[in-house]
Amino acid sequence: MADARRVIATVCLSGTLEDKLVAAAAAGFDGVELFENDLVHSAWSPARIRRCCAELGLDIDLYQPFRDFEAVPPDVLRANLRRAEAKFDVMAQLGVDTMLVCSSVSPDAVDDDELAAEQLHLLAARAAERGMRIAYEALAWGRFVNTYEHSWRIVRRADHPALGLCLDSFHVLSRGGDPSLIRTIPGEKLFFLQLADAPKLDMDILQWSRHHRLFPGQGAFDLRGFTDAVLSTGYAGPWSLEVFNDVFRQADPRPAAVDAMRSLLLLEEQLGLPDAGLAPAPRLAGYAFAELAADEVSAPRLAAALAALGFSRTGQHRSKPVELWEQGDARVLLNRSTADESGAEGGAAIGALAVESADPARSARRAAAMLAPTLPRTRGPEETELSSVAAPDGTAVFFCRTGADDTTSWLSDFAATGSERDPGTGVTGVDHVALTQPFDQFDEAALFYRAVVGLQARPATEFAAPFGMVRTRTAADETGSVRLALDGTLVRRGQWAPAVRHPQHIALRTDDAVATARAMRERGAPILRIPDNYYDDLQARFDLPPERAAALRELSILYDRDEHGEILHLCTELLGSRVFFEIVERTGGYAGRGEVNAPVRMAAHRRQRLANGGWGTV
Ligand SMILES: O=C(O)c1ccc(O)c(O)c1
Ligand SMILES: [Mg+2]
Repeated sequence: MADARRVIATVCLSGTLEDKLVAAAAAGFDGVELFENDLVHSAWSPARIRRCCAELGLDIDLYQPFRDFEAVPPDVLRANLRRAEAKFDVMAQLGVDTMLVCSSVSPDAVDDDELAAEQLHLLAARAAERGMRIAYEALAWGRFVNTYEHSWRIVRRADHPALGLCLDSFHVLSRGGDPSLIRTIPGEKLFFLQLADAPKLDMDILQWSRHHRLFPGQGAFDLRGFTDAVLSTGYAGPWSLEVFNDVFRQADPRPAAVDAMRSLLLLEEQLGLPDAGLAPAPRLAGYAFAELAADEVSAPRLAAALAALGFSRTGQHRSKPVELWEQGDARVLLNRSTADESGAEGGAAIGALAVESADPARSARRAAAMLAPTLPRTRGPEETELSSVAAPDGTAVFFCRTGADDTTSWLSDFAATGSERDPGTGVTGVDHVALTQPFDQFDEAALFYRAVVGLQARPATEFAAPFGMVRTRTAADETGSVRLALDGTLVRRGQWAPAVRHPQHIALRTDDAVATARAMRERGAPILRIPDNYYDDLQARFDLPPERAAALRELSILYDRDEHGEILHLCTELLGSRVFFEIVERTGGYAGRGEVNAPVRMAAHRRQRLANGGWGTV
């Protein structure tokens, strides 16, 4: 099945039909499911749409939806057949041979499988006269037919060669259906396969389906198990994405179509289908570096903060205004040539992440195969060939091998400063990097880091923060050496809430948060002050030994505990518009990142901004 046709429903994408077709073709799809509304709203004739698709290299694999057809009284049937004939005329002009009929939700329908089968047989016979066929789909909210098992019973009973099933993963998995029975259906009776993922939500299924579907790999469904069952039937038809999603419906269709294609490539890889020239993701071994982009206002502040946190400026890039700062295995690049958005506080952002890859060249090949945009790079003479790709929010992602000999290691691009190494404050490395995602790119980003970098994502969680609900998703490689946190708002952020304009942070690891915090404080590091109310509540919840409780309070250390262990963490103030550092001690395999403490941290950052006279003085 290496040559499955990759198809996308026009309903997945934003814009007019023309926008959608161009985006689908550019992302490499072989065909589209044409949604009736996209056709009806288009000024192009069906013949012109057909020509346009042909020019773009797209087939039209399905016409849909045809609703409320089966199990109706004779007069309604007559009207439905007339309606169907009109659609067959359109399909003939479009050059499409399969029409999707979804199970009825009509009050006219009756609960009578015999009648449904008879009428679908009639419809299939009419379709067959024109060389067309009918794919019958059980909507999860169909009035009488709402499981694939039921639709299959009816299709079997109707027994017409031009009548088969459309299986849609959403309708099966949203109801907790058992996909293993799919294995008993003959492949030639499966006419069409629609794939959609979704987050786990306990809500009305129709609303869930119409607003929250996701591309495979972005949600919580077992698409792999589902597709595996479908493949076992010998199904050889298209793999079509059918995703109704409020965000994708209003996002730029070009990256959305690429995101969609990436989801299929990842699914194919998970199923072990040989295709797409995909090199498996090489093993990762931690962060090589994180790069901060700073301007002339924020750079001195960041440099001073790094020094106070115990970092040493160990290197200077040979051709660019970039400094290397190190402590333990933590490496931070301070790039003084690029500013984020400026302001009184200065612009600062995490511009790049670099992960240690066992095979950087293979990582880069895989990233390209996973459609990650390659970033242009200016390279000085004798500098290392370091290529990077752009994550959806523009963050550059590098694949490096720091330990390689000097000609291939990025470190050789830096001249040693030769200054004496600071003994430090106990920071041993990078624990994680947290990136706040633009609202429209949250799900795309999670899939990007899975597919392109090879991280595994954990399910999203959410919490209430001072400026709105926040959802967060962590991703890590198999060994937990590269941890990434993605945060985003649950609804698009409005004008209010300036104090949390996409902050990002680098979390540093220590084995002793109390000692590290004390050392940093002695050096005048800008540690974020946490109010007493937090510690009163902490004590009520955890009943910590008095000495420990006092140390946390004194040093503004945040605390949490799970069934595995504890986390002690503290943060710096915001350094420039949107960057801060966190210092993290984990004990006993604590799995999270202290998300429960994010709201108190956000409120404290807000107070800091107001005190510093930064923007957001509402
Ligand atoms: O939401 C719907 O009505 C709808 C229509 C057609 C489909 O294929 C589907 O899965 C859902
Ligand atoms: Mg469907």
